[in-house]
Amino acid sequence: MQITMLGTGSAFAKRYYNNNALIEAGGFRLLLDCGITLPQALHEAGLDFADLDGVLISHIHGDHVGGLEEYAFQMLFKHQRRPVLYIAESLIEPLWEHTLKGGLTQGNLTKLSDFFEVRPLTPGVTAELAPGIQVEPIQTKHIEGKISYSFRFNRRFFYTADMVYDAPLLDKLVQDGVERIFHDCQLEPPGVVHATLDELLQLPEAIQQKVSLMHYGDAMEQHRSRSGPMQFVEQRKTYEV
Ligand SMILES: O=c1ccn([C@@H]2O[C@@H]3COP(=O)(O)O[C@H]3[C@H]2O)c(=O)[nH]1
Ligand SMILES: [Zn+2]
Ligand SMILES: [Zn+2]
Repeated sequence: MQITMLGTGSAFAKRYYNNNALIEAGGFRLLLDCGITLPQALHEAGLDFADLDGVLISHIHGDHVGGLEEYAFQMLFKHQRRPVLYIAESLIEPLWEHTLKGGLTQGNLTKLSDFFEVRPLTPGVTAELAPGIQVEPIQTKHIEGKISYSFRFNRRFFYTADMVYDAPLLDKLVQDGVERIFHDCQLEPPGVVHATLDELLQLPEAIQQKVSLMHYGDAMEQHRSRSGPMQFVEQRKTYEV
């Protein structure tokens, strides 16, 4: 399985696009989150929405779902079909009621399933999205009252949604066979809703070796020299995971 970050930036970054990814295996293309900047980032990667086989959503913040309206409209009006939407059950109602309903509703198109082929996922349960892409949503801590899911792919690759520092979870996942972690990273404290670089530097060395940093701010270059064994994920570079 391969992952290419279409963007690696934080919600407010201007030098990097939103932290959204393209996951590929056996010709299947899965978009992981679809933020405000995704339509432009996808275009610059030489792709069109019609080239995607579906989208997986982590949580409801603009840098993760703000591009879904365009995705739905382009697929409906240009390609006459509904994209596949993989989403944890608990996010279905809030995604429609609190984010998409206002822009998408028209005529007799009044619900999420009018625009997307919704495939609900159950937290803690592994689903096979395509040959070579198994995903388990794991609810992780981000903001009080806001449900957010990170993802374990193929039992060995952990991709964080936005999450606060949670060393016991990372330790448990590594004990359980995770070999590589892509982790969101706030460069300067206080973290509050994201793990900071300083916090991640407190992880045991053996775990840091597995961690790559994403969802970073515009000052990333100034922090390269203090990230220990952890590497910053590069936008548009493809990684085998
Ligand atoms: O209690 C809060 C809620 C939000 N925020 C900011 O808004 C951003 C929303 O997207 P994000 O989750 O990628 O990052 C968040 C933070 O940058 C914050 O600093 N404190
Ligand atoms: Zn975010
Ligand atoms: Zn967030």
